[in-house]
Amino acid sequence: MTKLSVNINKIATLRNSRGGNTPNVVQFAKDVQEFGAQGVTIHPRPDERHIRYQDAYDLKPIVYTEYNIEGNPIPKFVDMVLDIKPTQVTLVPDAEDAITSNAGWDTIKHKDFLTDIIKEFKNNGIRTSIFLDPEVSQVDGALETGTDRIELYTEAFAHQYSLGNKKAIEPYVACALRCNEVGLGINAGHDLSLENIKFFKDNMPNLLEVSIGHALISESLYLGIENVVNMYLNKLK
Ligand SMILES: CC(=O)[C@@H](O)[C@H](O)COP(=O)(O)O
Ligand SMILES: NCC(=O)COP(=O)(O)O
Repeated sequence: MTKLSVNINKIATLRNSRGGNTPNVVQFAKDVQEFGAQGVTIHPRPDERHIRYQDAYDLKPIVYTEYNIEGNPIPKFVDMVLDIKPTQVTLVPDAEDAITSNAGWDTIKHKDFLTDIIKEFKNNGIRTSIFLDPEVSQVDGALETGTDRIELYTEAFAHQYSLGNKKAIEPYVACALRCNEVGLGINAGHDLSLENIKFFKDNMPNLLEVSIGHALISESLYLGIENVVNMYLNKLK
């Protein structure tokens, strides 16, 4: 079985656009778990443009499934994760000004840095995952760092799949096979959606977890809008 961790960054984006507390990210996290999601993912960014560091603390007592905190391990982020002790930390090499995550780690170049930081998280009982482009050499590099898992960056797959190119799964399968061989856990995320998730899951041996946010929230709007428009119409009769 592959676990679904719902990324709630977009709920915070919407909340922040008005300055109040609607929609409420804590309530939303409670609800997605109630509806069956097996995890909650957040990705606080240094400018706190969506999830804020305070949200990470507020979510801690209510996330009873897997709590996954993603981000670039700058000192402020590392301190927060060590303080909160989520189920999993996913290390992502984001540039400060990136609109969204746009690349995985170079695990060979950053081996020493990653090894040290992973050791610290693991010593504190936090499972670790490293965000990676789908390259077997990067999986081998990740193994050297002592990480528990890797998260495959699925933007390239999602884009190619939307153009009809199913072969785009191949580098991901090659990485999954290597992970299975060497005992690394496999997560995946970025631009996964109702359109591509089944094909991805069916082709990836031992895919442990996917984190999905942007498409899942957009799809919730599309699939919920008819109901809500009708609820308003009923009240306006
Ligand atoms: C790590 C990753 O793939 C991202 O998808 C991320 O967690 C989403 O971040 P944004 O919500 O800031 O785009
Ligand atoms: N790790 C990926 C993630 O949390 C969600 O990415 P996206 O679905 O918002 O692209």
